[in-house]
Amino acid sequence: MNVLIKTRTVVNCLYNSLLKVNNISPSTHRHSSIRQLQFDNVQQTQEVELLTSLTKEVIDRCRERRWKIGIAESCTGGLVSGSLTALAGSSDVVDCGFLTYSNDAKIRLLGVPSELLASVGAVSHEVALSMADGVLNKVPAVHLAVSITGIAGPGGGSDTKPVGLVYFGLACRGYKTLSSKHIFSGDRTTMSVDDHCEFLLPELPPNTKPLEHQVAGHFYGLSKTKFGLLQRSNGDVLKPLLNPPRGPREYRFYVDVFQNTSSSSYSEQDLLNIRNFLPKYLGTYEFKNMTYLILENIIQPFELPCIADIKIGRITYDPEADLDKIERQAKKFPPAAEVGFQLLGWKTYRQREQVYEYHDKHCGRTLDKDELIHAIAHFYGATTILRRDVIKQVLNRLLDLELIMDKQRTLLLFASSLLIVYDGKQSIEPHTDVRLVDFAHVFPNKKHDENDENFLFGIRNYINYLILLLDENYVYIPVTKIEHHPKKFSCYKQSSHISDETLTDTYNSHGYTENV
Ligand SMILES: O=P(O)(O)O[C@@H]1[C@@H](OP(=O)(O)O)[C@H](OP(=O)(O)O)[C@H](O)[C@H](OP(=O)(O)O)[C@H]1OP(=O)(O)O
Ligand SMILES: Nc1ncnc2c1ncn2[C@@H]1O[C@H](COP(=O)(O)OP(=O)(O)O)[C@@H](O)[C@H]1O
Repeated sequence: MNVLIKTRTVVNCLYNSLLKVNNISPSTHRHSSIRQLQFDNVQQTQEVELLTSLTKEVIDRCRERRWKIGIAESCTGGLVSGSLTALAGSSDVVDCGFLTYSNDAKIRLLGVPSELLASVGAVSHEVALSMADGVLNKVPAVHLAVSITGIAGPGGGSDTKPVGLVYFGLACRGYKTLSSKHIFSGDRTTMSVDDHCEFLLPELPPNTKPLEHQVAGHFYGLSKTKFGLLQRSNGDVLKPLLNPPRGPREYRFYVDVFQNTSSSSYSEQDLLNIRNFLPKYLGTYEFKNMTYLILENIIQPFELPCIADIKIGRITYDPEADLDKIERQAKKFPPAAEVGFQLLGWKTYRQREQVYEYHDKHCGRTLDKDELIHAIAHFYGATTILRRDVIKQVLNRLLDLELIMDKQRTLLLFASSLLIVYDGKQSIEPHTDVRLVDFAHVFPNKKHDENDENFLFGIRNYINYLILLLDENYVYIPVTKIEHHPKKFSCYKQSSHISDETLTDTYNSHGYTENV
């Protein structure tokens, strides 16, 4: 097995993980060359150059964050540590390397459970995870740990674990530990790397980065497809089109609303009325076989944006959903049948401590009906001071939207969200915005004499909650599930693209707090 390629892959994993946890855009030029080379058969010299450039990138990124790296190696026998330390000046970043070639060394030095080794074997996802976690457990100074365990050959392979099979582990404090499987094959000069690597990210279009302040939906690098919302340097949002029929449906809807096409299935007046509630549609953009919608960034005018994504509707699947989808959606948040909405994510600014606090859909879905009102109050600042001035403005806008939706007869909005934004900065006049987003499940209403009862039920209920909050007698009761697990970020540096899985994990086990 070509050790150089193995080493590069480890370093590449480290590099991608840094982008993931730091919301850092890679330098596009270098990134594209990395991508290009990644699955090609390349010459050793190119490999060395690539390895050097990746290594430098990793070291530089960690240095920026003042992070220390720890490495746990098995089959590479110290090569990864070697390539990282070969770089002049890496000593302030590389903390330690464990060469744990034998099972016994993995147990002794990294605390890998012997039962685990006995049950799944040293070359496995589980052991890679345990090795990476072991580094963090053993060395408090280390922030980011990578592990590698594999079958180097020429002997030692089997049908289920062939020569060339390698697992990588990647552990970062406060985040879920990930593992990745690679099968390396070929001879020393002709190598192929299978692309089953969780850490590889789609190439970012020039001058873009993952969307700042995103609170729900597909996060870049972390959704199933790894594609997610981005922002351009001028702030415009790029939303990747989901697979058909969803993506094209959403695209069609934006075009109908903003270009008022006569062929539309919806009434022209209905589209015109709702237009004011959508982010402006600014066209499409193509990059590397992906089409993006270009949308107005509605967060941009805010200094300290506090954002909530509220999915509206008792039913969040469309008329074409199959039974599986219906079942999955219905199970996610059973109270939705009663309240008609769900909190998919909210980010709020805590005046006193001057930090952001973020809660995701997993948190939203743990709430019961009685807790919901306090969770909503939490978004409007209840932990410090309930922003009734903000609530009043939001309420007025929601009432306008409700009126439009009550009058219209041609639209059915399934699984769309209200995006509510206000400025966490204390000012004399509250600054707010309310929009609708996510139109992957918009359908024409075949019954022209009916409105969208499913949507109206949800928005009216949310409105009712806001009215309750305006009542002087309302008293905020902290919800343990929310208060005990805050994810806090200092004002401007929210790491906004953390995976659903990662968030669940941090939420459940760590109560992650980061002040970068
Ligand atoms: O559970 P699933 O499989 O229905 O996944 C949902 C997605 O459905 P899909 O897999 O594309 O059919 C679903 O996509 P759609 O909205 O149905 O296009 C959402 O992304 C949903 O996330 P959330 O409930 O909006 O936070 C996704 O839910 P999560 O699994 O992320 O909770
Ligand atoms: N136009 C926009 N401006 C600013 N943020 C946006 C905009 N559209 C979406 N977002 C952010 O992205 C998240 C997901 O958006 P959504 O359209 O629902 O994407 P998805 O289809 O991936 O679920 C929202 O919760 C919000 O945080």
